[in-house]
Amino acid sequence: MLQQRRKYNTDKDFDRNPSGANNRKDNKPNSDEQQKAPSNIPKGFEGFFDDKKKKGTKAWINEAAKENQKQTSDSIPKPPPPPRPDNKKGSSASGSNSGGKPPEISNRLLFGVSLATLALYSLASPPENMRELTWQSFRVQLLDKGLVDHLEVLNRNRVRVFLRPESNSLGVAPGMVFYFSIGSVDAFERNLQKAQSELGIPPEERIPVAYHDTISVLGTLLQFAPTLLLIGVFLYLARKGASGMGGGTGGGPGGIFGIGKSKAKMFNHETEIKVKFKDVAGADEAKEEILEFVKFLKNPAIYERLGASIPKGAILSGPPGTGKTLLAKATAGEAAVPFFSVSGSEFVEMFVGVGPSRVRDLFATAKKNAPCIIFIDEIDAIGKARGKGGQIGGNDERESTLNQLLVEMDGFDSDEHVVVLAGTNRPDVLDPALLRPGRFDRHIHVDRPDIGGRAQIFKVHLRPIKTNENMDTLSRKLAALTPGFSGADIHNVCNEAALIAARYNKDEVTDIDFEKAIERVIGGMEKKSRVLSPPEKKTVAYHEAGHAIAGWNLRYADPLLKVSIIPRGVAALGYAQYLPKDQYLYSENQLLDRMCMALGGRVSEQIFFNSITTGAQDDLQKVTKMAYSQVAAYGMNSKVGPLSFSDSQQENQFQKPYSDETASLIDKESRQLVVEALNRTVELLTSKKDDVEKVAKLLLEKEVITREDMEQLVGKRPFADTDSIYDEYVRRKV
Ligand SMILES: Nc1ncnc2c1ncn2[C@@H]1O[C@H](COP(=O)(O)OP(=O)(O)OP(=O)(O)O)[C@@H](O)[C@H]1O
Ligand SMILES: [Zn+2]
Repeated sequence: MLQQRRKYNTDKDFDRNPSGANNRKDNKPNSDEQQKAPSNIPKGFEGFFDDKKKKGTKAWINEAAKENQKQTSDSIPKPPPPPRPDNKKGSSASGSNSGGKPPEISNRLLFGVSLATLALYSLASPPENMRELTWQSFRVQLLDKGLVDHLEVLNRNRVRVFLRPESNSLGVAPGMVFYFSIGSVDAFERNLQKAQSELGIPPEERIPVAYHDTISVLGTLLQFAPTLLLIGVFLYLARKGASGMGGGTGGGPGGIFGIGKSKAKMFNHETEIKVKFKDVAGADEAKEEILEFVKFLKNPAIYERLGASIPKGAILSGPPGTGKTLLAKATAGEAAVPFFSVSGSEFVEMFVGVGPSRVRDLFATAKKNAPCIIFIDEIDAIGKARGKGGQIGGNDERESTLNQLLVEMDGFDSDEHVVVLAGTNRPDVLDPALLRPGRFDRHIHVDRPDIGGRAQIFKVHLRPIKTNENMDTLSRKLAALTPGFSGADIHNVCNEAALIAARYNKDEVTDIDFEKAIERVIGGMEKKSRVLSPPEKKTVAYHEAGHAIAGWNLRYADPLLKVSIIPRGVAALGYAQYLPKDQYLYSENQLLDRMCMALGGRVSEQIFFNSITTGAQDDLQKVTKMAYSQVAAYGMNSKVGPLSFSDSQQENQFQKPYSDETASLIDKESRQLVVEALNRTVELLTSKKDDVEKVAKLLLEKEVITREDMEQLVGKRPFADTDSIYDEYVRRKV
């Protein structure tokens, strides 16, 4: 979630934004769309347009209508005649009343509306110096170069980029306005956070994002303009007696412009869905749970004969890229039924009423193609709990879309043989109504793969890669090197490795290419340009060496894979890569070892330089958190007792569930715990001072050292028994 999210509800509020790098003059209209005199206003209308704009649009429209009726000839330039209406009799709508017959009111109205619509669209027409970006080009050209001051999300589908003042001197043409479109706010926030983490921007310096819905009169009118236009066209067609419109809610080719039609992509099981369960590696539990749907779709009679009603849907939750979409598709592949895939954000458009009608259309089409599977990705885009927080504007549309979804799910019986699967990263925000029996009553969690799962996923994605290595060994080794990676990350690594190999014109992808690819995915692009001063580099080397030697000599520390002092991103100067065990329970001793390892860097700085730097802040935060959790959450402290106040970790600082006395006891005991860990680490590293020195020197020389280097330098790690995972997956490389 973005930390510095600010909400600006009105145009005015936004102008008050002190950090705004926009060079707007104060009383100019807010957005650039409104600043520029539109170029496609009919000739002679410019003055009219300018004049009226100041009075507010509503007034202006009324006046436009009046003006049109009066036809006086004062200072207002004469509008050109409107397009000739189709029906022959009322032809003299605007100009000469000389025809005798008074013009029909409806015609005048029609003209007024057209005029208003035209003008509104002109208002929205982009200025010339506007540049539309893709996310990728935004990232490469602006974000990565540090040119972005802040962002403004407009109506949840477009983002306007505000650049830092100094960007002009860096080659960006002055006055250039950049935009890019987004699929959903959630996805955008995720990408932005990810990008900033990759760049190493610390949380407190993240780029501020403002959220800005057009709720001004103009905005509302702009929102309604297309609807008005549509209604107009609809009525027009209806009056003309358009006969080819049968076929209901757009199941057939009907439906005006297909706007209310669902955007779902249909994949035909015979030709298009090649994915089967065997392509979804790991995720065995999830596959097992979803197997029930496969059986049902394949042979519903077995269930129906016994009177069982099959669940209608399941929510697949889990972090991004863990294969939720893949799993849903594989379910369709296994059951050999069609697959309809749609993203939650695609339902909601700025047009009122489109969302619900798309939902209706989706289910109608699905029923026609039953048995089949509907997959709604990012269901949180429409399925967020209703009526929470007093947001204004636009939400009604999302709510009615959600309501329609609920209605549809209630409305079909399980004997219609449609299964609805939905994917989300945020199951916690979903409206409880969605999860009720008869709707998405199954909840399948797909987590990041463990080391075995990763090895299997590597095997899948290594299949098309040309390499001479043994597949089994390679996947196991790569799995060991990629703790925390999702399936999508792994796919990315394989592809990136092939790209790297291609760059060097190799005939096959080798070990080194994979390692480079992993590094790239882990740390963002190597920032070669960022050079540390020699004393800084030395400090970083001793700091990292301290971590490494501490970990090497602590039984419960995670096995070390690699230490590096090549700076990554903006913030991390050095890093050590460990192989976390797939472990969920920690004993006190294990936690103590972890604290000591985290303190190793700082202690080493203290021993060798007798001073400490700011570089250890992150380590200290980790240690502090661990200490407080042991005392206040895990009940591991004898004085505080076996109590758990894990809520106290959360934001709500004002309602601590314990007395002030307990609070100070918790503080005291936590501090004591850290001090003990610190003393233990000082003792350990003092006794291993020579080893730290050796490692630091080698680091300064090579910048990156591996576990093998460590073994040569200081001997084998004394706890081979606890390192079994590493041994199993890497050492078996025979
Ligand atoms: N278990 C897996 N086995 C093989 N490949 C996987 C697996 N998980 C993910 N992938 C790869 O990652 C890609 C992206 O996965 P997918 O789109 O299914 O993730 P998702 O969980 O739906 O992500 P999001 O939450 O971002 O929509 C897949 O196309 C596939 O290449
Ligand atoms: Zn450190």
